[in-house]
Amino acid sequence: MKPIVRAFTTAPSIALGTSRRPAAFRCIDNLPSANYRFAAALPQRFLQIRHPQPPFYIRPAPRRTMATKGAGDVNLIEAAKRAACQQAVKDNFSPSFKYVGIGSGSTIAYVVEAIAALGPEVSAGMKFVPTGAGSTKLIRDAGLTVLQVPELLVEVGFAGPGTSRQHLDIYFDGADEVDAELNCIKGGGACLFQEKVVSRLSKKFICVADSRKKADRLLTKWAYVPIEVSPIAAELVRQALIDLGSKDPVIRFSPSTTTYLITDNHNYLIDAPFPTLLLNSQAELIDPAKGLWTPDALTAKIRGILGVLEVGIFSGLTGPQATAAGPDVEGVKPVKIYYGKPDGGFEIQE
Ligand SMILES: O=C[C@H](O)[C@H](O)[C@H](O)COP(=O)(O)O
Repeated sequence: MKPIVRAFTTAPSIALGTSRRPAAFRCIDNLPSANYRFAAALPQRFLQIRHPQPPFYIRPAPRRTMATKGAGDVNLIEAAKRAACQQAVKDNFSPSFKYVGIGSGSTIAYVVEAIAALGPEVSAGMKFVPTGAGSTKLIRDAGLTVLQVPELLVEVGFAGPGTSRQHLDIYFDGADEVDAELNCIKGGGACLFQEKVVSRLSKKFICVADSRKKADRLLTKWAYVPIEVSPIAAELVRQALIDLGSKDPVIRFSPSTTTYLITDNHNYLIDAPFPTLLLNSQAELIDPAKGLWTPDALTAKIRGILGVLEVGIFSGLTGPQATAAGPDVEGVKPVKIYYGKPDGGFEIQE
């Protein structure tokens, strides 16, 4: 055990000037003794806490690998996302719906925009179930009615064992990466647990994304699996992930608050890199010693670690498949993906 504050005086120095700061710092033990400006910005609890080796890691999440180049690219990507979302709403939204799930991120904003554009004559009687603070604001700002999950569950009640839990007519959301069998990675924007709850409560999940998110297998372009964990067990989970073969999992850092990112559910996130995953249809190739996991197998394994609330892999059954299998069966995988393409068009994968 050693006090973390001592680490500020003993470790090799790295640059933490404003220019390099976002990408540079890795581990609190690597902070140079001179960097008291940064140390002073840390909450007292981090400076006083005693911690066994290895120390807490405190650095930004691995970078997304899909950076855009310039304003022109950004405009094209946004136009493509809007086109995909408009088509997704056109194909899948019905005035008969009562409850609609709205996910998180930048792409979903275009779904809300397209629904709001249908006018109050279509949406006034509906309730929109958000997946976090951001989507709550999005729904509200669009003039639509918000219904949080706990209130939804009170409103629909519980009709007893064996009855359906899929109360939402549909759920729209984005993704960070999608494989050839529609399994997704989500949570890059720090929302995943509420998203999984809402997906679980929905009859079907329609995913919207731009075409950079499309991959043959998960963890091809996207670097890590986001995992929501209890803060008290975060280091324990991190060590278990290393045991499982994750290379350098990190507790996600929030540059704006200069401490760990806190989710909407008051937890931490761990971003855990793993080798590119198999498809679920390749289960016979699973080999943990070689780092070969299917999305389902890796999710189940990580979920089993004490302190893990949820894993940002949405795989397994779709909503309709879960309906067919019975009320206790989870179905969180999308039934369809609408990808916006760089030429402004869209592509559907199902
Ligand atoms: O945590 C965030 C959610 O899972 C998002 O749906 C996901 O990160 C995609 O976000 P975006 O639409 O901004 O790419």
